Amino acid sequence: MSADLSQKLVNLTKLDLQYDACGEVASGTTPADLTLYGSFVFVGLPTENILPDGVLDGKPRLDLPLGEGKFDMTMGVKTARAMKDLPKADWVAGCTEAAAPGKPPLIFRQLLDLESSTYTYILADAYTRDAIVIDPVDTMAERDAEIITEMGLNLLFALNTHVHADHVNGASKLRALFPQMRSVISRASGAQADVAVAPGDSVEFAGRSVVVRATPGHTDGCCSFVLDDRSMVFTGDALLIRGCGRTDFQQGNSKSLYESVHTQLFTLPNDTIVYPAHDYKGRGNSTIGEERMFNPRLTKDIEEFQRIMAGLNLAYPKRIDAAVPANMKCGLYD
Ligand SMILES: N[C@@H](CCC(=O)N[C@@H](CSS)C(=O)NCC(=O)O)C(=O)O
Repeated sequence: MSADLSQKLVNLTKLDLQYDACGEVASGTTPADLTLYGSFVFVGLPTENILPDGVLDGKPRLDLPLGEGKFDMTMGVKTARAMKDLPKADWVAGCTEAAAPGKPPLIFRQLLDLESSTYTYILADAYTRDAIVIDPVDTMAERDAEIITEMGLNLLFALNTHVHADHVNGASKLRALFPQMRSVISRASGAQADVAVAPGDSVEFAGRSVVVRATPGHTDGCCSFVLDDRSMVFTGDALLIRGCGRTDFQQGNSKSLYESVHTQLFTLPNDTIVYPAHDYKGRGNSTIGEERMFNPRLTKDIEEFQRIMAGLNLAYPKRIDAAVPANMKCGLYD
């Protein structure tokens, strides 16, 4: 496939942009195989916009923020089959997040396991394709692997925010498919993994990284991962959307959870996006500012919080007896 449709526009002032895509596509390719993508860099503006997926023969309207400055565009066409063959330097496929100043753009995906309401996250350096996965689920490993392969990602690490009680983590299954991948969990968890991390450690994937913060309380080994530019935090079960992880097993401690959230998470910028390990009401993300304002548990004082947590009366997770022992061997069990 020849799909180099790159073009550059500089000093663009009219943002109601239309374009015609053209190029050669391998025979047998159907329109459903094709996705239009592109990246938009405003020189002099603190933003980058990425085209949403579109169709090849469409003329998508781009609603971009107006402003002064140069506008630099690259654009292309990919097929699921041929993406890996495209020259990486010329295109940025799959990006949904702005590049932090001085950092490569980020590929970011939030994936849901409907059975356990668990969110799994894939993050990658869009230029090198080096990638990490956060909180993979064993039963969803094939789905994750398909996305990783299609996107041409090089999976380096499977990070776990903690020893989960409701599902077995996907590290072993993913490692079988991506032998270079290494499992990661906090040293404080006491679990076995390829890499044990401590607060302040960074897990790097080419030009991007996440930094470990200790957020015990739901379990004593819980940690959160803060993206290098602090635009995102992966909070595991410490901070959920308008809630938090339960504290009634696995060395759970409500005082410790309250302190973790207030000292390690609520001190992040208000616009840091919160990506939890679960949501049971279909909400995908929140922000630190929202949770500081609206979280019905964590906005209370510590005594009230402890009373709330002691009175939750939740049923035990159905898979806890199998999940905890398996997750104590994070990625290392058969
Ligand atoms: N019904 C689920 C378990 C639901 C549950 O207990 N969720 C945990 C996180 S997974 S251990 C939790 O902390 N919930 C807090 C809350 O307020 O809901 C199952 O059977 O697996």
